[in-house]
Amino acid sequence: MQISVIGLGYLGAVHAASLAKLGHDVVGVDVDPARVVALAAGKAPFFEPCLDELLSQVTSSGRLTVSTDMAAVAGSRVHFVCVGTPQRPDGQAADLSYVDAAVDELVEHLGAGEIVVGKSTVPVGTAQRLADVVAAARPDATLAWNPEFLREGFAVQDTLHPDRLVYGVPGDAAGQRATTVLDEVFASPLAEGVPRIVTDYPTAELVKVAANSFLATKISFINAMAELCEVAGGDVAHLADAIGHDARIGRRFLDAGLGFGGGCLPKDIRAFRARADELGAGDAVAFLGEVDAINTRRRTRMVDLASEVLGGMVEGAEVTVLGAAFKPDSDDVRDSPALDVAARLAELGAVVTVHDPQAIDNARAKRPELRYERDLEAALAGADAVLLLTEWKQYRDLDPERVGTLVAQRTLLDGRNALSRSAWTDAGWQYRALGRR
Ligand SMILES: NC(=O)c1ccc[n+]([C@@H]2O[C@H](COP(=O)([O-])OP(=O)(O)OC[C@H]3O[C@@H](n4cnc5c(N)ncnc54)[C@H](O)[C@@H]3O)[C@@H](O)[C@H]2O)c1
Ligand SMILES: O=c1ccn([C@@H]2O[C@H](COP(=O)(O)OP(=O)(O)O[C@H]3O[C@H](CO)[C@@H](O)[C@H](O)[C@H]3O)[C@@H](O)[C@H]2O)c(=O)[nH]1
Repeated sequence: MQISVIGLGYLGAVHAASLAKLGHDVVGVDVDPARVVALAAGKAPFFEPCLDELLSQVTSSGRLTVSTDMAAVAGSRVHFVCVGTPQRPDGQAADLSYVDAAVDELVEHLGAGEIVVGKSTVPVGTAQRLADVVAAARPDATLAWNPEFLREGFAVQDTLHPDRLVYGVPGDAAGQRATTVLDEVFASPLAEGVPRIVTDYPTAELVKVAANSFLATKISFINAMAELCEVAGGDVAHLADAIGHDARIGRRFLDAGLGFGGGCLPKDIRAFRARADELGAGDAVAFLGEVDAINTRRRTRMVDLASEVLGGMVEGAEVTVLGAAFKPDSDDVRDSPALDVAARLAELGAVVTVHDPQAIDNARAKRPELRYERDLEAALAGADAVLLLTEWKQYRDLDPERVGTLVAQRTLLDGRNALSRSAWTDAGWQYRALGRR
C-alpha cells in the first residue's frame, strides 16, 4: 500500500521504516531538511538500535522515500501524523501547534477516500476536532486515531511486533472502512496474533495517556518506597523483587532510582492533568501531581547524596557523571534525569564531567556549560565521586578494580541500582545508592 508518514522524529522515522519493511511503499515528510537529508541517505538522524540497518535496507530498495515537501503525500491511501506534541513552555498542557499545522497542510493534498491516522500523543478531544478539519476540507476522507506505544531503545522491535494495536474510529460506515484499511496496513503483526482494539476517538486517545500514567505511577510508587527505605534502613531493590514476584504486581517497571524522564512520561502526565482540569475532572487524576513530585524529589535526593558523600564540599569537587541520555540505548536527552542532576551539581560549583556512549552531542546542545568526555577512562580520571545516572551496559560491566586505579576517591553513587554493591565494596569503594542502605 502507498502510505505517507508526516513527522520523522523518534516515532515517525521508525514507523516509516518499519512500514516499508512490512512491504508498503512509504513516503516520509518532515520540515527539518537535515533530518530528511540523513534519512534519504539511509541514515538514522538519531541513535536507535537496529534503525540504521533497517533504513539502509528500505531506502536502497526504494520502499522508503523522504521529502520536505508535503505535496509528496499525494496519492497515498493512508497518512500517519507523527509530529511532536511537547509541553508548552508556559505551562503543563500539550502544544498542539505542530499537529494543527501538519493536518492543515496535509488536507490540501488529500484525495478521495483517503485516511488520515493520528499517532501523536494528544489530549482527549483532539481527534474529533481534527476529524472536523479533515471533513471540512475533504468530506469523503476519514480520520482515525492509532496511538503508539513504542519504547525508545526498542523502537524497531516494538513497531514490528507491538503488544497491541488500538484504532479510534467513527462509529459509522466510514469508521468500518478505516478499520479495514488499517487491518491491511498492519496485516503482518495481526497475522502474528497481536490483539487489536477498535474503539471511539476519546477512548483511543485516553488509552495512550492512561498507559503512560500507569507506568509513571508504578515507577513513582517504587521510588516512594525507596524514600521509606532510606529513612527506615530498608533495601528497595529487595522490596521490589519481593513484591514483583506477585504476578498481580509484576517486577517490570519497579526499578527504583533516579526516576523517569524522556520525551513522553513527564510531559504526558502533566498534559493529562491539564486536560482533565479543562474537562472539570481534575480530581480524578490529581494523584499524577504526586507521581510527578515523587519523581522530581529523586533528582534532588541524588544531588543531596552527592553533597553528603563529598562531605558538603561540592564546590571544586571533581564529579564524573556516567550517562546523559534519559535511558540506556537512546541518545535522547529530553527531560533527562541524569543531565538534570549533572547541571544541578555544576550550579553548586562541582567540576562535572559527563560521559555517555551516544548522547554527548544532544547533551552539549542542551547544557553547553558542562564538560563532556567521550573516552570513558579519561572521564573517570581524577574523580572525587562517580555518579552512575543512566545504566548503559558498558557501565554495568565496569571493573571496580580498574576504575579504582583511575579515580581520586573510590566513591560511587549508583543512581539506578544497576551495580553489584558487594563487587564494589569488596574493591574498597564507598558504594551508595538511592533507596538502599
Ligand atoms: N518518542 C517516542 O518514543 C514516542 C512513542 C510514542 C508516542 N510518541 C508521541 O509521538 C509524537 C512525536 O514524538 P517524537 O518523539 O517522535 O518527537 P520528535 O520531536 O522526535 O519528532 C517530531 C518530528 O516532527 C517534525 N515536524 C514538526 N512539524 C512538522 C510538520 N508540520 N510537518 C512535518 N514534520 C513536522 C519535526 O521536525 C520532528 O522531526 C509525540 O506526540 C509523542 O508524544 C513518541
Ligand atoms: O523501572 C523503571 C523503568 C523505567 N524507568 C525510567 O522511566 C523512563 C521511561 O522509560 P521507558 O518507559 O522505558 O521509555 P520511553 O521510551 O519514554 O517509553 C515510554 O513512553 C513512550 C512514549 O509515549 C511510550 O510509547 C512507551 O510505551 C513508554 O514506556 C526512563 O527515564 C527510565 O529510566 C525507571 O526509572 N524505572
